[in-house]
Amino acid sequence: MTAAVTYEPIKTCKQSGARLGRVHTPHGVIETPAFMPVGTQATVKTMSPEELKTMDAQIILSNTYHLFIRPGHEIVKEAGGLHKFMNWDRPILTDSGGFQVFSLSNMRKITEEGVTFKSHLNGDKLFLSPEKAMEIQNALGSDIMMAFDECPPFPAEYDYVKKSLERTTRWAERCLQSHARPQDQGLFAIIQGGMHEDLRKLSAEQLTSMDFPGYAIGGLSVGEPKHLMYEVLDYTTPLMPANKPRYLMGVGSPDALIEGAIRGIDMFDCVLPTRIARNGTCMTSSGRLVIRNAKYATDFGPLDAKCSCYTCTNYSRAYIRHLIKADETFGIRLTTIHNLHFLLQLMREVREAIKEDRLLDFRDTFFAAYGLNDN
Ligand SMILES: O=c1[nH]cnc2c(CCNCC3CCCCC3)c3[nH]c(NCc4cccs4)nc3cc12
Ligand SMILES: [Zn+2]
Repeated sequence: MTAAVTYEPIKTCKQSGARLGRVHTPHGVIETPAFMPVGTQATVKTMSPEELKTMDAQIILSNTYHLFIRPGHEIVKEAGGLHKFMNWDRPILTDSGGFQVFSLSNMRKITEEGVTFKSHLNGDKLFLSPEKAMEIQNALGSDIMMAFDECPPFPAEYDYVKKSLERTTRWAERCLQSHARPQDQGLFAIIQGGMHEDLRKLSAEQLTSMDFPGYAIGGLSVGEPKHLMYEVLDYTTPLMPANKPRYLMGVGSPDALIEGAIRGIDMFDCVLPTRIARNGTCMTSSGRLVIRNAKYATDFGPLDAKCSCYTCTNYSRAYIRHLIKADETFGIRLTTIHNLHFLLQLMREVREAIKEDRLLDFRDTFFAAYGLNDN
């Protein structure tokens, strides 16, 4: 049976553990390493699909938890699925909804069966389980679905992390069992194990023995120091099959994208570029720029002189600052266009550097200019 999602290795970087690849899906190919813009409620906030294509977003993410709560996955199914509903004909990845339950609704109860929680919208009592998460993602029709997992908090007791990863493995098995369309939708498992090398190994072994089309690394970017995240990646990515995509969940600051690519990560997602754009913070080649700062009131240059995006080509810092201060939606559109373009462009340069075996040099040059004041 042909798998819905396959990974084609292109090249490994001679300088590092980085690699070039292609992820083939029913809605097209993703050149990796790739950053995936987040479209929580079936839209990458303020962006049209045409604008996302112009900046060459190859795949977008959408959120099972939010779409389950509103408008409901049955409505999206009736619309013909998420691609049709949001007019996006390229690949879509949906998460299982589990992480949102753990991070959004505090009134929740976790059992072997699943998680009961209250809707953050209206307090309704809701239930998510591996089977329910698969039913919802099946209705949404995403190209890549994520298994239902538990992301342990940081820090967490060793025993808690061990019990949690073993339940995540049992939940992954239940996701596989209830996978209705393996030839149309890929299903990625999520490796847990906290910050413990032996537990990461245990989780990776348990999940890779079940042969998923792709694997994610979960449980990171949850408040641990960056060096600890990199340490976990150092010993976890080598445990993952080389012929399958590796997705590092929730990681997206520029330095973390580069460090993750160096350690063999292929796919990244992060709400950062779109979220900080909404309060006017912009990523530039010399670090973060807070446009509300008074010093930009008469600065008629672009956000970033080195950027070729629509925003930097046509508008000044002074104008964007004015729009953000005036709470004009167009201001948020301009900062979002720039931030998304910045990260997508960064990944294009990372792929170029891997092609030419100079990713470590690229990192040093980028960090020197970026001033490393990003968080
Ligand atoms: O173990 C995990 N299991 C499942 N999901 C995780 C996520 C969510 C990744 N983004 C999903 C997207 C799906 C489509 C819509 C938007 C989200 C994480 N995000 C972070 N850090 C960033 C964080 C963001 C917020 C708090 S921490 N660590 C994560 C760890 C896990
Ligand atoms: Zn720009």
